[in-house]
Amino acid sequence: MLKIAHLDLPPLQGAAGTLRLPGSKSISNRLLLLAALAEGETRIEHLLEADDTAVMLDALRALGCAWHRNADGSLTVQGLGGHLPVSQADCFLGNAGTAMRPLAAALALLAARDGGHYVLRGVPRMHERPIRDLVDALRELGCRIEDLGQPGYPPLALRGPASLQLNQPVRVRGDVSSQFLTALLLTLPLVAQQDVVIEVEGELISKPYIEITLALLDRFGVRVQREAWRRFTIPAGSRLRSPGRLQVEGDASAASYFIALGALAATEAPLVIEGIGRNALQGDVRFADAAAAMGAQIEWRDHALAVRRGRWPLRGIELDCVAIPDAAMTLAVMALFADSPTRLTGIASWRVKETDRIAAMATELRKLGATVQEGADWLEVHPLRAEDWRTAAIHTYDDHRMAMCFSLAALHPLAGATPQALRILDPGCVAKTFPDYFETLFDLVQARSEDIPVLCIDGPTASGKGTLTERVAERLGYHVLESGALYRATALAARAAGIAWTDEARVASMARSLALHFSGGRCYLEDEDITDALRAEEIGLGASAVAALPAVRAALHELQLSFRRVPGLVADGRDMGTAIFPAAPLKVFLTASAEKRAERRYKQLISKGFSANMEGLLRDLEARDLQDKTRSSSPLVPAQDAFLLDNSDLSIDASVEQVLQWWAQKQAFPA
Ligand SMILES: O=C(O)C1=C[C@@H](OP(=O)(O)O)[C@@H](O)[C@H](O)C1
Ligand SMILES: C=C(OP(=O)(O)O)C(=O)O
Repeated sequence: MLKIAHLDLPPLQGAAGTLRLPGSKSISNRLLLLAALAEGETRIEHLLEADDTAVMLDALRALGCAWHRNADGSLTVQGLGGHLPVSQADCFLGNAGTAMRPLAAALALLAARDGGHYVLRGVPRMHERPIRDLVDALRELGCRIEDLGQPGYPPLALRGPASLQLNQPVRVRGDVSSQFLTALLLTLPLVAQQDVVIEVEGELISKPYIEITLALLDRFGVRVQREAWRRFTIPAGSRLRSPGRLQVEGDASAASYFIALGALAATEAPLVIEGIGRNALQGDVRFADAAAAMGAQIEWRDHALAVRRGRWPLRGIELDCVAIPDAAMTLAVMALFADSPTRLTGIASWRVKETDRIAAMATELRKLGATVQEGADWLEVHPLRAEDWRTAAIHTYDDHRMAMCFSLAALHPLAGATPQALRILDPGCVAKTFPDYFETLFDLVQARSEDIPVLCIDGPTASGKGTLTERVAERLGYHVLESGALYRATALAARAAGIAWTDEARVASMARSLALHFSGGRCYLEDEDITDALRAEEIGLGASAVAALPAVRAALHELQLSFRRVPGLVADGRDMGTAIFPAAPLKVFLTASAEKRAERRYKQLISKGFSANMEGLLRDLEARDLQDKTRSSSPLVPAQDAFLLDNSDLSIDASVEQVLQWWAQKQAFPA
């Protein structure tokens, strides 16, 4: 997961591959609540792991519900059978509508029936998201609900006991959010000694989410009778009973970004999206039809879909999006790549979600150069002509969908626009529903190698380049190449594969495709942490042996180049800027006085429990420096265009800031 201030996406040219969707947010949070309230134990597979489910799980634990993760990644919830063992709790629900609304109903009803005092709160934006219609319905039933802030918005206090009036239909408005009706449907079975009737007032929006609610209630043994979208009856005697084991579908709203990616960029082979099928429970699978209307070629498979570019440019559409409010945002960005305007209607609810999504979408699309018109409940986006695309720093308003949608704008070269980097501010906001969104995207997209930024950090032994590289890469969300480890890793992998270190052809062919990666100062081969194994004396000997083979040197050159992957690379070594990436946009040559470096090495050795001698270390360092500088092949010298950084008297933080400042000077993002 990226926890950084901004992410610079290089211009993207294509996409292909296969991804597996994270679990559906809407299904995950409903199942968690139902499992907690039901009788019996529920095992949930492929549950979404993200901020929205984390706040639900924390709240359930605070309410006395026990759950645990199993070795296979599934989650087991011990149902409370409708009785909370805890009579007071204060729960923080972040910005999760699917936690706030249903928990408000559950706790209001249980407090009324059994007594108790519960508080629900969230992030500041949650305190601006309406809940009045639900509170009004619950108050009409007799629940005691106190507004702790602005009336009609969280935070709320839910108190009891209070007497519940269930003999009249409960009326709830359905035109602001369907989550109010969902909240009542999920929780009224807790008190359904008699038939409980819910009547919806106003035109119900987001209807497919009610279908999810009804289908999952059915799995828990509650069969709600529905008359059109107006009247719902929970039969007397309904009880929530665990069905035992359940599997969460892939998230259909999250699929929209990849369906769009396929429609825009999968020109050679399709992009395969695993985890949902045509008959998925979630209404957002219909996004695929909207994308097809714009030109995508979609092939449904068992629990997957394959998407590729069809019509190009895309076709503008006019669509009532009231049934697919979340996925519809993706259409607004696809619209830039069309040959006629796209008009999205029925999206009034966008104004009260993670941010005012109509305003946010219009503002950020305009930054890219687009002409956009907006109204209370609609948005019209005009296609961008090749020459009108501008680069921009996109604000994401702490809205996961803004970040995910706008990542698609990095595909502008496909519309003929000049390739430029695109900045996404606060990319970590995707954690609400898809913490690994960007990593998933990076695995699927293609960019021209020269468009992918490389920062080279070269320098002598013990100059601190490894730490600096890690820290800079972490701040930029870039990959790391620690080139010094490659010969050792080759020797280690050859030995593991039973290949003799002298077998030039086989060692070279293996070296070319070594699945190495570096993260947090550690080196991994496939998924195995080989950092310590690389240091073994014997592997050092192997490294010298394989380094003497020209075919292996050539293969490792290629391997180093292959680290240049989206979104960017920070490479540390001795010849990164001079030999491997001579055209890199930023090169840093890091040094420190021999005394300082010897002192650092000394402290490092002592801290690891080795004995060390300062003078000996200094002599060795000086001898090694001389040898490095004077050797004929790739001598250790700064590239001509390298910035020199002497960190003898600089803290690591100061060195990181200096490198980032140099890097910032090379970029141009309008504020
Ligand atoms: O019930 C649900 O799981 C949801 C319903 C929709 O909200 P509205 O009913 O407020 O449109 C949707 O936007 C939200 O992301 C999830
Ligand atoms: C509106 C959304 O979330 P919430 O469940 O918080 O309403 C969303 O995920 O787009």
